[in-house]
Amino acid sequence: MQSKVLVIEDSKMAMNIVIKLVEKAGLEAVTAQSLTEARYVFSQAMPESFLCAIVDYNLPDAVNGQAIDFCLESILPTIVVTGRMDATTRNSVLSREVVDYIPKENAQTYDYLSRLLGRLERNKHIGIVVTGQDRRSARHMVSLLKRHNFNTYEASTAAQTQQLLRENHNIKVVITGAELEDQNSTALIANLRADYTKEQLAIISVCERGNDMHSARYIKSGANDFLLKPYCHEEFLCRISQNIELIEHVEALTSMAHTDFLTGLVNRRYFFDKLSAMVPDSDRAHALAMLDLDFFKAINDTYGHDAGDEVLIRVAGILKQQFDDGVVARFGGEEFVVFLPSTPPKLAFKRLETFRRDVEALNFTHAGQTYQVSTSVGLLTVLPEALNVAVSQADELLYQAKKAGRNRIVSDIAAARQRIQSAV
Ligand SMILES: Nc1nc2c(ncn2[C@@H]2O[C@H](COP(=O)(O)OP(=O)(O)OP(=O)(O)O)[C@@H](O)[C@H]2O)c(=O)[nH]1
Repeated sequence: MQSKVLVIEDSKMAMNIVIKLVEKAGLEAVTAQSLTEARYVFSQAMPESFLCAIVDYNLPDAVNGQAIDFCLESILPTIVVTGRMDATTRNSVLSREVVDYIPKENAQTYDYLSRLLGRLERNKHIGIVVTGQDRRSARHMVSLLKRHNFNTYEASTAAQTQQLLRENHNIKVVITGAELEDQNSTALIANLRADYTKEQLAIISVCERGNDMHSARYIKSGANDFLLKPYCHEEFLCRISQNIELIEHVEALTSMAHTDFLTGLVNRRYFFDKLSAMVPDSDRAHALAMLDLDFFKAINDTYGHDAGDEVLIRVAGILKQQFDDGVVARFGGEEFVVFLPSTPPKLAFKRLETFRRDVEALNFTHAGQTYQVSTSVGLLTVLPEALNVAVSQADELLYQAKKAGRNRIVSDIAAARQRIQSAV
């Protein structure tokens, strides 16, 4: 795990701010006040444990950015902080393969550093495809992207681009030049849009400055954004980051809309969305179970709502663990549903019985008192075509389990067997 950040800074005040930002990002700062000290502390540590380095451009024993060179030679993605804002310093910094440079200007720039640290960590899980015939330009972009920890892929044809997307689900961005070997980029953009929405895949077109018509054409064909050549290092990376952040916001909102906040299980809406596409599949024996905790109101009334929440969280934990090959949802209150794909009736029954017993064996304590819970289950092993009908049939079996005394499974297995026998 790359959890350390090498911070080389001689100003105490700046060092304290950076340490706080590093810690806020959940990382550990390894500090040095000079290049000499940095060489020593780095030699004592495991190089693979470092995510990056944050380096002051001007140090007492390295006045012209030599500490940057040390970090780059040590293969550390390097962020430079500098009090100097002149063009010579900026050019000197950006001529090296640094991640970015941050002027020590105000609180906003430190906020930028904080976001950059978070990005470097998250970028490790994001793929970007660079397409186009201009290999020199593509290699330059790949080099910039690699410094930011992105996983990069190169493609010179539309077919390769589409194959990379099919094979690598981490890809969130396609950067496309004007022409590919087998297609022009507007055709590629339009084809990609048929399969991926703007919220799933950002397409950024790179076009020559001075031809405004092109940028408009790309956007109309479905590109999220465009970049005019020649672009500067910072503009390129800011646009990539902004487009990725937008996708991440949408992903976070979608995940919140699908997830039950208390237990982390998916909710009723997502369950129906996901399964409507899967059920029915007449070749396979699926099983669907409705589960409901028994006398749960009494737990809330006796031990309080927080104790009730703890029961829900622990039961959900068992469900996640035992049925991770299926789909488990919290339907509401103390009611859950489990869908087990391709699971024969006897096996489904056995697995739910194990779950029922495991819940029964749980011990909860509140204010020195110990209590237990139990579940009733309605198990459906012959599923009708419509999912909502399957859910209401499983619910009816659950009702029978409650009526028969709770803490048990009632299934359709015997009834289904009888139906088959009388049909023979
Ligand atoms: N702690 C907690 N309680 C909840 C939550 N959602 C619903 N409940 C409570 O769950 C209880 C459900 O009670 P009932 O529907 O009467 O069911 P029961 O007491 O389990 O009785 P049976 O199902 O018939 O065995 C109610 O008291 C709800 O307030 C929640 O998120 N947290």
